Amino acid sequence: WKERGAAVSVRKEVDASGKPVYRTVKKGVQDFSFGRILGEGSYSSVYLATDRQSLKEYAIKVLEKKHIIKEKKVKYVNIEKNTLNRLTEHPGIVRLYYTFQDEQSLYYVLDLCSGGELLGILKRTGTFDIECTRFYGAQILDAIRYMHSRGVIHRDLKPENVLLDENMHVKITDFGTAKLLPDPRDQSAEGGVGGSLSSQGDGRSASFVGTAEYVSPELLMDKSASKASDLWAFGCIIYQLLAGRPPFKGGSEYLTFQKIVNLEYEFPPGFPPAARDLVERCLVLEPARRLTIEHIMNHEFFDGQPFGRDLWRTKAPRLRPYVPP
Ligand SMILES: NC(=O)c1nn(CC2CCNCC2)c2c1CCc1cnc(N=C3C=CCC=C3)nc1-2
Repeated sequence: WKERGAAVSVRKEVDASGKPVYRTVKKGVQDFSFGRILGEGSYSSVYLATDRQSLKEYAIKVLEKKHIIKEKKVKYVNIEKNTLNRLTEHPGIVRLYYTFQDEQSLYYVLDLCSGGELLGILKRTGTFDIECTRFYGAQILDAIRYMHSRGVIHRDLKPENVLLDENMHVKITDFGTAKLLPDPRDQSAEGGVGGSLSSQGDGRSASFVGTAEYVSPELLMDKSASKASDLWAFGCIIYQLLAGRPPFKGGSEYLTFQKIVNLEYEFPPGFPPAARDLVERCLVLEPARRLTIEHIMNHEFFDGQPFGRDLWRTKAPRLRPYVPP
C-alpha cells in the first residue's frame, strides 16, 4: 500500500552526550490528538483530529487492515485512494493531504468539514429557497464537472455526502464506491469508452448500487454506471433542496426502486417552474437523453449564477426556507 504525501514533523531528541538533536520523521498517529468520531463506515472510522504541532484540525479516516482483508475490501481501499489522488485541486472536493500507516491501520489525513452534512442543514431549515438551492446546486455541479473531467464517477452522490466547510461551502466526500475511467490527462491510458461503463471492470461495478433514493435507473436495471448516473442523483438533490424530501421514497428499498424505474414522482404545489424544468430534464430514464453538465450550467435555473473561481469566492447565502407563492 503505497503511502502518499510527505508530511514530516521535527522531533527534538538528545544524543548519547546529552546534546539536543533534531530529527525529521514522517508524521504518524502520535503527531495527532484524536477527538470525536465524525462517521463510521463498514471498514473505516473518521475522526476529528488535531495536529499537535500546528494545531490545525483535520478529519482522519482510519481503516483497519485486518478488517479490510477479512471483508475483501482491498480493491475499494485502493480505488478510494487512487480517486482522492486524482482529485487534488478543487475547492468542492474533500482533499487528501497525506497518508500513513502503522501495524494495525491505514490513515488518510483529509480536509475537516466543520459545517457537517448538507442533509443536516436541510433538515434544520426544512427546505432551501431558490437562492440557496442555486448556490449549493452550482457548487455541487462544479465539483461534479471537475470529478468527471478527471475520469471519476462518484456513484453515491446524496446530501449526506455533501459536506460543508467552515465557510458553509460544499465539499463532496466518500469516494469509496467511485468508478475510475482512464484518466483523461494520462496519455498512456488506453482510450477509455466515453462516459459509459460496462458492468465488467474490477468486479466492483457488477455488485455496487448506490443509496436507494438517489440511485439511477440504469444502475438498477443493467448495473451500468456512467457520468449521467451522477446527474440523475444531482436532479434528485435539487428536487430535495426545494421540496424538503427526495423525489423517490417508498416504504421499502424495493418500493423506492419501483418508483425510480417507473419514474413515479410528483412536484409539490408551488415548486418553482425553472427548477421543475431542470429536474424533469435530469430525471430521464434514458441516460443518453439526460441533460449533460454543460446543458445544466446553461439552464435558465442557473441564469446569472457564476461557476468556476467566482462561485467559490462568493459568500454562502443566508439559509432560508422556500416559501411557495
Ligand atoms: N467516508 C469518508 O471519507 C468521510 N466520512 N466522513 C463523515 C461522514 C458522516 C456521514 N455522512 C458522510 C460523511 C467524513 C469523511 C471525509 C472527511 C470528512 C471531513 N469532515 C467531516 N465532517 C463532519 C462534521 C460533522 C458531521 C459529519 C461529518 N466528515 C468527513
